[in-house]
Amino acid sequence: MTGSAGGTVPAAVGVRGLWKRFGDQVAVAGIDLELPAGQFVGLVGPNGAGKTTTLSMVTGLLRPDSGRILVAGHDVWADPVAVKSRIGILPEGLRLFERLSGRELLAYTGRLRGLPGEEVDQRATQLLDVLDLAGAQHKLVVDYSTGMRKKIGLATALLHNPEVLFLDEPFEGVDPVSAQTIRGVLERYTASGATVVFSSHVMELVESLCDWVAVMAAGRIRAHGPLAEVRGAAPSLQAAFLELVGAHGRDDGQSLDWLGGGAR
Ligand SMILES: Nc1ncnc2c1ncn2[C@@H]1O[C@H](COP(=O)(O)OP(=O)(O)OP(=O)(O)O)[C@@H](O)[C@H]1O
Repeated sequence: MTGSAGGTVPAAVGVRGLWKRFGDQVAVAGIDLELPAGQFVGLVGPNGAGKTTTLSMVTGLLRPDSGRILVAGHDVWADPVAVKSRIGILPEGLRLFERLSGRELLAYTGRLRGLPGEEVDQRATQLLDVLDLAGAQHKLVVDYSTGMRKKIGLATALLHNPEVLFLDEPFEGVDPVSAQTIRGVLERYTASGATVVFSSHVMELVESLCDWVAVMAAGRIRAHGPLAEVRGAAPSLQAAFLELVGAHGRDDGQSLDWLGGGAR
């Protein structure tokens, strides 16, 4: 791996020949990919494309069948401790310690990350404030709403100031005001040279947030590069995406002639 994406920007993530099968099902079919550092990178694709499987392997949660992965210059499977200290993860279906309060969860995460107690307290207070969770900081996580869970999950992922942040559907269940706040936090974070890699189905969101996108379908990368390049001449990323994943001309419900219309 050269450590560069597009030749100019150093790579935050480099993947070579990555494969994962579940029985007969090929989830990830030998992908090569370099994600540029300091950018907002979107990983998009239809249901079952292999996004979550790819992100799980890249973040050291799922062992690949074959392939090599470098994150922030370190091999994920040969040097997992070096990688884990440099990344933050907000996974899909996030599991949290439900019987801790938001504040306790951050304190616990900070200590696990080896941060001094005072630093953890200070960072936790700031994150809780910015993410509008200060009022709920002493409430148990089990009593948090979906959006609040996303926000406290994001706070735990950011607490140690990682070089690369991986987010699986970070805006799901988050109200527009909180989404704007999260956006601001992430934009500030990437402006300082850090990298955000996030997967989403919401093309408008990807189009408005991302500098760089990779489009995945059926376990392969169909297109990757700066947003404008991937969008090409298409009127929107959504249109380019439908073209790339071969969704044009598909039956979009016309065959369901019994549905609606009052004929019951
Ligand atoms: N643990 C597993 N066991 C068996 N098959 C799996 C497993 N995890 C994923 N798969 C299969 O691998 C393929 C890719 O799944 P994956 O969850 O990575 O897709 P995705 O792009 O994240 O989809 P979505 O957008 O719906 O979340 C799918 O066909 C899925 O059924």
